[in-house]
Amino acid sequence: MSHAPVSTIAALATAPAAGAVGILRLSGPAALEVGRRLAPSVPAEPTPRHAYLASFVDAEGRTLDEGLFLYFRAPASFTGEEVVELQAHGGPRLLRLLLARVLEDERVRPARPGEFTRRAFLNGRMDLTRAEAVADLVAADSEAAVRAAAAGLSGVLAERVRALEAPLRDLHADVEGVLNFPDEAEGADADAGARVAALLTQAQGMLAEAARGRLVRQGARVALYGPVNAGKSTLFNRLVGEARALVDEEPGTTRDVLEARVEWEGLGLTLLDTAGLREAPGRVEALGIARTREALSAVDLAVLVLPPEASEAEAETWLREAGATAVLRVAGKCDVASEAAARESELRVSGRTGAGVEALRTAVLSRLWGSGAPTAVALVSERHADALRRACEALARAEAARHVSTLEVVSGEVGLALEALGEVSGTSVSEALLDAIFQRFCIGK
Ligand SMILES: Nc1nc2c(c(=O)[nH]1)N(C=O)[C@@H](CNc1ccc(C(=O)N[C@@H](CCC(=O)O)C(=O)O)cc1)CN2
Ligand SMILES: Nc1nc2c(ncn2[C@@H]2O[C@H](COP(=O)(O)OP(=O)(O)OP(=O)(O)O)[C@@H](O)[C@H]2O)c(=O)[nH]1
Ligand SMILES: [Mg+2]
Repeated sequence: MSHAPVSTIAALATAPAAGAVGILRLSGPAALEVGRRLAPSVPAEPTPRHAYLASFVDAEGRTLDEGLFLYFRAPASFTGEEVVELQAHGGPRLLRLLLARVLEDERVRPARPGEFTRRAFLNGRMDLTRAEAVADLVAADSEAAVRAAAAGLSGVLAERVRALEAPLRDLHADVEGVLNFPDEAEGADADAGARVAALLTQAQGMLAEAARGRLVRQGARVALYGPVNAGKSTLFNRLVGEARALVDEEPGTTRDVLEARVEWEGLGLTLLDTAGLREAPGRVEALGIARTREALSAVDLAVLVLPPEASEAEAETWLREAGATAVLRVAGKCDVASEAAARESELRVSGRTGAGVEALRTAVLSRLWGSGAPTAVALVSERHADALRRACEALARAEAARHVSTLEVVSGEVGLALEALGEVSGTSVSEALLDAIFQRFCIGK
């Protein structure tokens, strides 16, 4: 197999907008030479990680900017390759001039999305879960998401996958040994059934965290719903902290579904205010009601807001309206409701006065999250969950095969589980899968 020479890649590492500082990053064998063309005052053998103050010049030697030059000597860099950074003033046009200059060199080409991180992965600087955590960190839009991604970056998930992969690999080797060298390896498969069962439990435990991972990564979706005029929009505004939704005494005020993003206890949430439900509405309002039903089916939690006059029979009807979605029921307008009217243990809130709103926030969080802090989790992504699911299925088949099939079948299933797990860590991963993963990174990452 012949290898094309490794190209040197270049991209802006900072957002393409005006900022205090903008960074042009180069990675690959020609990084230092090409970088020094723009910064000729930097010595030919610069001290790694030393920040040189240098003039960045155009082809005629005229100064374009004065900035910092950083050199990372391979393999002690983010990518494991030679890396040079030009830290310039953050003018978008200036940065494009600098980028264009380094691209004039035929050894340099623009980096594809995620290519710096991809090289870090391919050069063994990090496993796949850590590479993905880099993208998670950039995309994180709540404190919980930041902390979970940071845990991933520090290798928490990688460690747990390794703790599953290593014993699975040992098991596979033992079973294969018995198959191939029945005399020498005799008995090495004696406890195979118990080992498969233990690994299956472990894998299922990780798989079970995928739902929480999604909740942290994307944030939860929570809809307020209920009869018209119950005070949903008033409560929505109170929860969001600003007058986002129109409020009026006219029943049927809200027509479209309104969304607002909030962060409670570090967890990101999208709150939805919906059109109140009632029989025989006007045409436009009926469209709104259809949207409410659609929204209700797609949220993590529905908060049913009931007006003080709602009967228990009506409440039952509204509860059914949410279908399979979990419902948290609250008694609204508690400032004008008589205490006796409310059911015991029912949350009583008033959007108008703010009474009970803190308790509602707490109740929503605990319904979504159960016990424990949202930060105490490594992000198991959909991709990881898919691979873990396949690993679990293979292990379950291996367990069943212990009793009814040959050892070959058991070994085959354990091998499949190993392969599926390898997709999580990156030990067995196809070019196509890597393409799919790094596609979602931004250019320059
Ligand atoms: N200016 C700048 N800031 C940045 C980055 C960058 O590339 N440039 N990063 C990029 O995303 C992140 C930092 N990540 C980095 C990770 C590893 C190494 C590195 O040089 N690793 C070597 C040496 C380790 C050591 O000395 O402890 C190694 O792993 O061998 C550098 C940056 C965030 N901040
Ligand atoms: N006393 C009292 N009145 C409230 C409270 N919340 C809302 N209201 C009043 O009830 C009426 C309806 O309020 P909205 O918030 O628009 O009710 P809604 O459930 O969004 O109504 P629709 O969008 O029509 O379904 C308005 O006149 C509000 O001022 C409350 O907590 N206490
Ligand atoms: Mg409303």
